[in-house]
Amino acid sequence: MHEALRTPSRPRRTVSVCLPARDEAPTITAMVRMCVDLRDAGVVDEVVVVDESSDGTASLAARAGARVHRQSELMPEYGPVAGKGDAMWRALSVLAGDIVVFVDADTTDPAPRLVTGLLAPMQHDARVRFVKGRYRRPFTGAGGHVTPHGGGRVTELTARPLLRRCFPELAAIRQPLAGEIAVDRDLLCALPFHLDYAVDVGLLIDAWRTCGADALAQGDLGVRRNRHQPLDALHVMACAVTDAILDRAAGEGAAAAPMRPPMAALATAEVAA
Ligand SMILES: O=c1ccn([C@@H]2O[C@H](COP(=O)(O)OP(=O)(O)O[C@H]3O[C@H](CO)[C@@H](O)[C@H](O)[C@H]3O)[C@@H](O)[C@H]2O)c(=O)[nH]1
Ligand SMILES: O=C(O)[C@H](O)COP(=O)(O)O
Repeated sequence: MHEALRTPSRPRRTVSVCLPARDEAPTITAMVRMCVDLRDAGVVDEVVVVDESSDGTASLAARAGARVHRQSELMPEYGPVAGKGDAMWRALSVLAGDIVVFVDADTTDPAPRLVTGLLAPMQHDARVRFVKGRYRRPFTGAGGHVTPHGGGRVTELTARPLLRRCFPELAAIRQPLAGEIAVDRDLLCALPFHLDYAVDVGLLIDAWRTCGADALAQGDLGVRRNRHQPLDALHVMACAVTDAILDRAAGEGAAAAPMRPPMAALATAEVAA
């Protein structure tokens, strides 16, 4: 455990790092090694990959030192895994840390800052319970041409304009769709999860509504390069993000899209049964 995660007023807080992965063989080894080095240095306590791949990602991750779970084998009673958000939700059932860090598995040049930059705001301010990664996103186009600030098309053209309009208090969040987050486990278990790519903006708005602005922070992760999805896939993502934001703007927490309930509600239901 990193010394800075201890404060005189707070007991030791453990950290789980979790990478949801679907066919990330080209990048998973370097990503896991970076996280495992942090584990060996005592900065984090466990490195877990939740995987649903057919390209050998799972065995590469295990070889690099991660504990690997197959997404579809986590909470199988909920049926087939419906997307990234569903995988994150099911992952909570096997993550032990007091703080849960999610990072995407497709970053092409992983640096420790990807994780330490998320933990830093919690170290500096005990009120912080939800940290969003903030970074510059280059866009690598056809032929390898790089536009230094060109990445994040759904972020810039859908998520940020809608947040600015519907939730102006969140307009300053630079990367509202970032998959890189560090969150108090208790908070994460109290929030519902979208099943798909809407999960990240949904958690952001719900964390802010639950805890207020003082509990939110952005962690400076530098530059992040990743694989780009084609426009038709981003159309689907943009629709999911639009629905998640507008559903919340329309009614007090009302969400039309299917969501997993707060993990903590399951525990309560089991006790009641
Ligand atoms: O069904 C899925 C889809 C993705 N992933 C993994 O989730 C991570 C992020 O997915 P990716 O397809 O790389 O997302 P992007 O296209 O880069 O989308 C960005 O924007 C999304 C919308 O907010 C976020 O959910 C993502 O984390 C963020 O990286 C990667 O490790 C994927 O392998 C899964 O495990 N299951
Ligand atoms: O976050 C986003 O906006 C999407 O993941 C798209 O990112 P890209 O434009 O860098 O591919």
